[in-house]
Amino acid sequence: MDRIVEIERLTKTFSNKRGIHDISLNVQRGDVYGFFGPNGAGKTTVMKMMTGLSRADQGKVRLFGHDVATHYEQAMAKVGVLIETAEAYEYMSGRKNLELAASLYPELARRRVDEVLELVGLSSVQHEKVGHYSLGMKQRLGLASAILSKPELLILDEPTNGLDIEGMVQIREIIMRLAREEKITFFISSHLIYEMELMCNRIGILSDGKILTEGILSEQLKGRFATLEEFFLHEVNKERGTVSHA
Ligand SMILES: Nc1ncnc2c1ncn2[C@@H]1O[C@H](COP(=O)(O)OP(=O)(O)OP(=O)(O)O)[C@@H](O)[C@H]1O
Repeated sequence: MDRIVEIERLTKTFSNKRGIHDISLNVQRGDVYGFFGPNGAGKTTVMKMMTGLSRADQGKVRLFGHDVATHYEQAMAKVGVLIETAEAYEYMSGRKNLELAASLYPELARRRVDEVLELVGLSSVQHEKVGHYSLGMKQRLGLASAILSKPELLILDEPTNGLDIEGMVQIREIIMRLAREEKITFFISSHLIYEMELMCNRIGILSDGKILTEGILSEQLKGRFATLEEFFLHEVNKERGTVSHA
C-alpha cells in the first residue's frame, strides 16, 4: 500500500515537561485519518511538526516518502494545510482572496477558482466581503484555498472547531466529497469523537502526548464496542491501569 504519511517515534518535550512522546503512525493513500484526542493531548504539536512549523526533539515525519525536516519542499509539494482558523483578507471578497492565493500557482487554470468555490459551496456568496462571512463560511474559504493547488493530502487541525451544527455538517460533507471526487487523502485532528466516527476510516487515539492505539476503525471496534467513545474510554482506562501497575 502507498504510505502517504509516516510518523516514526516523534518526540518533543517543552520546558514545562509537556509535549508528545514516541508517536508513530501511518496514513495510506485514500484514508480519511482521524487524529483524535482530548484538549491538550498533543495534536497540534504533532501537526506543526508534520508541516515543518516546528522541530521534533527526536523522530521523523515523512510525507510522500520525503523527510519534512530535511527535504521540506519535496515533502510539502502535494500537501494542503489548514492549521488553526483560516486567515483571509476581510475587506476583499471570497473570490478575490482565492484569486490572490491562486496567483502563487501560475500553472493553475483560471477556472480552478470557480471549481473550488463550487466544491465548498461558496459560489453564491463569492463576491461578498469575507468580513461579512460567518465562521463556517470562513472555514470553507480556508478549505477552498487549501485545495486550490489540487493537493493529494490535506492536513486539517480541528476544522470544525467553534462551528455550529450546520457549519460542522457542511465541513464534514465537503471533506467526504473531496475524498471521493478529488481523491484527497486526509489527516484530520479533532477532539470531537462523534465527528471522527462519522468521517474517518482510520483513527489514531492520542492521550497525554502518547498514542494509545492506531488502526482501522471497524477493526478497532470489532463488535466489542458500540461506539468510538466506548472504545476510547476503554483504551484510556487500560493505559491508566498499565501505568498504575508499572
Ligand atoms: N509552546 C509550548 N510551550 C509549552 N507547552 C506547550 C507548547 N505548545 C503546547 N504545549 C503543551 O503541550 C501539550 C499539547 O498541546 P497541543 O496544543 O499540541 O494539544 P492539542 O491536542 O492540540 O489540544 P487542543 O485541542 O486544546 O488544541 C499541552 O499540554 C500544551 O499545554
